[in-house]
Order: sequence, then structure tokens, then C-alpha cells
Amino acid sequence: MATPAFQFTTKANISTFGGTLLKLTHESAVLESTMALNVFFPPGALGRSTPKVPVLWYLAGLTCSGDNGSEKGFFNYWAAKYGIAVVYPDTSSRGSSHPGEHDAYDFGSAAGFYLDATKEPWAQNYQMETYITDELPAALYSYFVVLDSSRVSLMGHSMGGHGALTLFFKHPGKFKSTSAFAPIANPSKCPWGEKAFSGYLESKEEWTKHDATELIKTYKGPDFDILISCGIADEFLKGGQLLIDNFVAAAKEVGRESQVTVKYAPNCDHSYYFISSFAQEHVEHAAKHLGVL
Ligand SMILES: N[C@@H](CCC(=O)N[C@@H](CSC=O)C(=O)NCC(=O)O)C(=O)O
Repeated sequence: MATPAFQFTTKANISTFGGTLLKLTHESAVLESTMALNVFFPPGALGRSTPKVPVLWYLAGLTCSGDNGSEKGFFNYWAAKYGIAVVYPDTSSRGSSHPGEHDAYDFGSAAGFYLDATKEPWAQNYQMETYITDELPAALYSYFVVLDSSRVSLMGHSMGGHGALTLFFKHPGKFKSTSAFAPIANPSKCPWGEKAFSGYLESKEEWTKHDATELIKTYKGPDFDILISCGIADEFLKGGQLLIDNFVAAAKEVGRESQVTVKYAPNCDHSYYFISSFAQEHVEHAAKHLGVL
């Protein structure tokens, strides 16, 4: 048997909900970094090659790693039930030490914004879009052949919700569905997004290419069915960081309002207590589009 060109190191093998959560590391060429991630395999899937299982990616938010979603999202119970693997990648390159990289919670490490930076020094290794849509999936799907590269969905939270929406629009047809918890839905117009885009991108003309509220207006791919959940008491919704209404208005502008469902949850905040409360709904949304519900 040929040795796969790409190697993962298993740091932990954890039995949960009848399946297995692997804590992995690997060398990323595009991020120029050793990267950690977690992958949940539903019952019976790890170690077999067929039947393949669909894959759901969870993109986490600012300050997070692959651990937040896998430990506090409560996705694995529902993924086990529907026979779905869940990939929990990290949120930025971890191998560098650019000026200011580790100083703020909303820029640099753990704040890669799921885009390919064009401004130096970030352009060297802050290439999260290529990592999430190309390098890491190619490596995972060839190493763990049970993962079905033809049935893949996305979901994400906050900065990761921005990633789940923008990567879906930027790569038409690559993902069966997407959904988001409290996404940063119009980053060009909020403080988190303005800081990230002006730091990572060479010119302001590039901003629209990374903003879900702009991308939905120019999207030419297949129709979609986007689910967004957000807490009414979300401090970042109230603080103007999420701007979900702008995304809904853009959907209306291009006649796609029926393809976007936004559900506001009474009393809920921005935390994983909110996310885990709606984990079932988001995994089942993906399960429907992945053909297992
Ligand atoms: N100042 C806070 C802000 C960090 C925070 O709330 N992060 C959220 C994501 S926000 C948007 O991407 C988060 O999910 N945190 C991790 C968690 O487990 O709650 C701070 O630095 O704490």
C-alpha cells in the first residue's frame, strides 16, 4: 500500500457517543505551521473505508481552536445519530510571530477570518481559505478514506459563521449546505471586520470578496437553504458586530429571501450555551442536505 504523502499524528483517541473523536496534528504548508484539529467519526466509521460518511465542518470563532466546538458544541451526539463525521479545524496559523500577532483577541492568532491575506506579513502564512477549502480537506479525505468528499457541509459560529457563509458563496457547489450561529454577517461594516480586513487585505477593493452581505448579491451558483440562529440577548448583536439584518436585506435585494431562514432565540447570548442549545437543529439541517435525514 502506498504511504499517503500527507501524515497526521494522533494525539488522542477519545470514545464519545459510540463514535471516536481524534485529536490530530499535521504540518500545513500553506499556513507554514504545525496545526491541531479534531475529527469526530460516527460509530463504526473509523478504520473502515466503506460505506463512506458525509462530513460537516464546524468553523469556530475568535479566540477559539478546534477544541471549543468539539468540547462545548454538543454536535457529536447528533452527528453520531445521523452517521456524520465532524471536522473541527483551528482558527489561524499558529507557527509565526509577526508584530502584534498575539496581542489582541480579534486579530492575528485565533482570528484568521477564514480568508487568504494579501497584506504582508500576513500574506506569508495567514491563508485560512486555502487551508480550509483545499489543503486540509485534500489531506483528510485521502488519509481517512471513509470521509466522503462528495457530501460536505459547513457550519460556524461568529467569525466562523462569517467563514461558513463566505466560503459557501465563494465555492459554489463545493458544499451541500451551510448554517451559522450568530455570524459576523457584514464584516465590512462592523468593528471586528474592519480591523481584520484592513489588517489582512492590501486594498479596500478586496473587502467585498470576503463579505457575505456582498457575496450573496453576486452569487451565481445553485439555490441554497441557509439557516442562521442568533440569541436576542447576544451582546455582539446588540453591539453592531453581527449585522444579520444587512445580510437578510441583501438576500431580499436579489430575490433570495426565501433561501435564508433567521431564527432569533429568546434570552440567549453569544456563548456555547446558546450554540449547544441549537446544535440539533444545525446538525439536522446539514443531515437533510447531506442525504442522511
Ligand atoms: N473579549 C472576548 C471575546 C471573545 C469571544 O466572545 N469569542 C467567542 C467568539 S466571538 C466571534 O468570533 C467565542 O466563541 N469564544 C470562545 C468560547 O469558548 O466562548 C474574550 O476574549 O473572551
